[in-house]
Amino acid sequence: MNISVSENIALHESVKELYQPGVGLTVRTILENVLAGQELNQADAITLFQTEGAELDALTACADQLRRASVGDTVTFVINRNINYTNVCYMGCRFCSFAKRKDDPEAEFFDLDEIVARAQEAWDRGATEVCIQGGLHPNIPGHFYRDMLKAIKAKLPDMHIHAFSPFEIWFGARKSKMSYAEFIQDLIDHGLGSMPGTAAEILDTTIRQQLTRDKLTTEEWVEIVKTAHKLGLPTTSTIMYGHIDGPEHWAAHLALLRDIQKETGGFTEFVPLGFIHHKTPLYLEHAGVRPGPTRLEHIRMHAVARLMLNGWIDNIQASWVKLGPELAQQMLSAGVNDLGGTLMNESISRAAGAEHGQEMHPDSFVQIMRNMRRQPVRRNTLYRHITVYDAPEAAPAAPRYAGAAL
Ligand SMILES: C[S@@+](CC[C@H](N)C(=O)[O-])C[C@H]1O[C@@H](n2cnc3c(N)ncnc32)[C@H](O)[C@@H]1O
Ligand SMILES: Nc1c(NC[C@H](O)[C@H](O)[C@H](O)CO)[nH]c(=O)[nH]c1=O
Ligand SMILES: N[C@@H](Cc1ccc(O)cc1)C(=O)O
Ligand code: SF4
Repeated sequence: MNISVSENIALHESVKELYQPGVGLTVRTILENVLAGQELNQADAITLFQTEGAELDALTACADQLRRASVGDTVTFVINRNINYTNVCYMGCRFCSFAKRKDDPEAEFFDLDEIVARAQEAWDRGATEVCIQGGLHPNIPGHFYRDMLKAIKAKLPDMHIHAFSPFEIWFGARKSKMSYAEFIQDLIDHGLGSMPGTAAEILDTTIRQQLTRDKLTTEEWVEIVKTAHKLGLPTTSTIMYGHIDGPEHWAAHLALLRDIQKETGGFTEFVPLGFIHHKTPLYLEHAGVRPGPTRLEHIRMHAVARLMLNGWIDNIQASWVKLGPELAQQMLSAGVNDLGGTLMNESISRAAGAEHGQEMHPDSFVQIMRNMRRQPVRRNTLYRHITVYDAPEAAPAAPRYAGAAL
């Protein structure tokens, strides 16, 4: 983002929360520097992850200001459907309650007809995207990933297929005895439109080893994502936070995503995914694991992400499945400009005990955005605007959610 000097001054002076009593010189200086166009470094991000009260208000006001300067007052969503084609998985990630063994009565595997029928139903309901992710089923042949794309595209050539996390790519490439580049290129040739940036969790070796014994390593995640970007395939980016992690991991994770983006430009958005703890082995069987992020941690994560990624990844998404609609709405005043997808089906968070339902109707998205006096826009997966709704009426200012008030 290029901000001219005069705009910098305007930006800076309008954030009056920076000069309230209770905002110490350290936090004020960090925020002033960011508003003046300086890159937020990891040490300062760690400081911001610890703010509360008036300092947290100043952080969210700064995130809100940067959001307005980079993407304006529109808030976007996408009409999509999740297709979790199998929950059979032997990786044993301790934070995951979605995965089942083959002989489990709840084990599921959708054949190609079922997958196409779900995509067709979604298309008939106005979806532009299917988001396809599943377990690493030991019996899946390497060509199954390509077969899913071919089957959907044969029936629905214009459906955007957002599919296969870097972990599924790692698995499919091994099964197919192909390099990551060969495997991804083959998927692109058969209609893959973009990849979810899940399986990122916390991009830190020590943390990953505690989450999953043989987790895809940080280096492998980075290599697969960069390979996709270099082949012209965009991906999203995520973090799963609020378990055994902390501010220093969050700051390093965001800095790594920013470095990748500087090299490839391939990330479309960043989505913080709060850990849903209720039914997970990680929480139930290990002492000292936190029950997901606190409300203030959610706010800080979205706000610091806006500051850290500013000018590089301009779309910061709040996940309503993880947060619920009220908290997702509050995130709109902490740097967020996107509320993700309608989803239609949701199994991963639900399996871990989340209770926010499986679908968000477009009218509900529009209502949430209007409540915050923001302009609702329906987008496609790659952020092209599809429907611009009527602007919210000029009315009393939107509620501001901030640290002290929560
Ligand atoms: C369930 S996996 C499906 C794709 C593939 N099996 C993989 O691991 O990449 C997708 C993502 O869901 C998220 N997830 C799983 N369990 C979760 C939980 N309890 N709370 C929050 N996010 C979770 C993780 O970020 C994970 O990478
Ligand atoms: N599918 C899930 C998402 N998806 C995020 C968006 O719906 C969309 O796929 C993305 O914005 C692409 O542009 N988010 C969740 O938290 N949980 C899901 O299951
Ligand atoms: N939000 C992710 C997809 C996702 C799917 C399931 C989850 O539990 C979390 C995230 C993306 O679109 O890139
Ligand atoms: S997160 Fe993915 S790889 Fe890990 S157990 Fe769950 S489904 Fe399997």
